[in-house]
Amino acid sequence: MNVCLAPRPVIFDLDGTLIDSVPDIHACVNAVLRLHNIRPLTLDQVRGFVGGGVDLLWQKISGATGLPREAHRDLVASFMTRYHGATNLTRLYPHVTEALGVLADRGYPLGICTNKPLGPTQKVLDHFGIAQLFRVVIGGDSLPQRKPDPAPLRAAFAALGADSEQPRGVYVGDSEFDEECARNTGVPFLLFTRGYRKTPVEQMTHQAAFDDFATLPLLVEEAAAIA
Ligand SMILES: O=C(O)COP(=O)(O)O
Ligand SMILES: [Mg+2]
Repeated sequence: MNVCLAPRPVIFDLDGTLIDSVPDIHACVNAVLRLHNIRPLTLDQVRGFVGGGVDLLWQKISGATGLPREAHRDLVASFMTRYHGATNLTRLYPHVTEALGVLADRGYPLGICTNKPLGPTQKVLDHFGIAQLFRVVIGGDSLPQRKPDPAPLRAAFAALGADSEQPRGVYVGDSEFDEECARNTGVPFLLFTRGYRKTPVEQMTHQAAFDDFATLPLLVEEAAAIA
């Protein structure tokens, strides 16, 4: 009997995985700090704070700059008005569009699970003309939980028809948050090494690591075979 299995879902992280967005995040952060007469942060500092969503970003910024805890809500609100359409300095990593196209053509259901809020996520996907490739997009404010909690990733898999408790498929991301989330969800993790991780690649758990999206379709095929 010839059994033909449908390709399993492939879910992607966004910041530091499909897009290099830190230059825009950095510019928005410094615009807010300027209003409070705080010295600008460097690109490296801001890159080191990205990964856990906007709330954690501003907790880390406040810790580094001494901004008072009471200012948190206003800082986040002021940041979000700037962040919403901030795409000018953001770039897709090389070969991302081609790799997504290949996977979509091969029938893999594609999704996004990011800690970036949904508004800026949808804006940037539209900006790069790739929004229509994803059948589900879960943002950092879509659920009460955020990565590394498995709930958002489970929700993304469930929306693509996978079992929500024991999904089969692959997660592709760049950070420790993604690594832990994949582990908590029980799916293989493909690590993009040019993103915002702080831990050496060899100290992270992954099914495979890659630095060029041209190699991703083959890695997905291999990982999906065991997922
Ligand atoms: O916005 C963040 O802090 C991280 O976003 P990501 O989950 O797409 O890496
Ligand atoms: Mg990321």
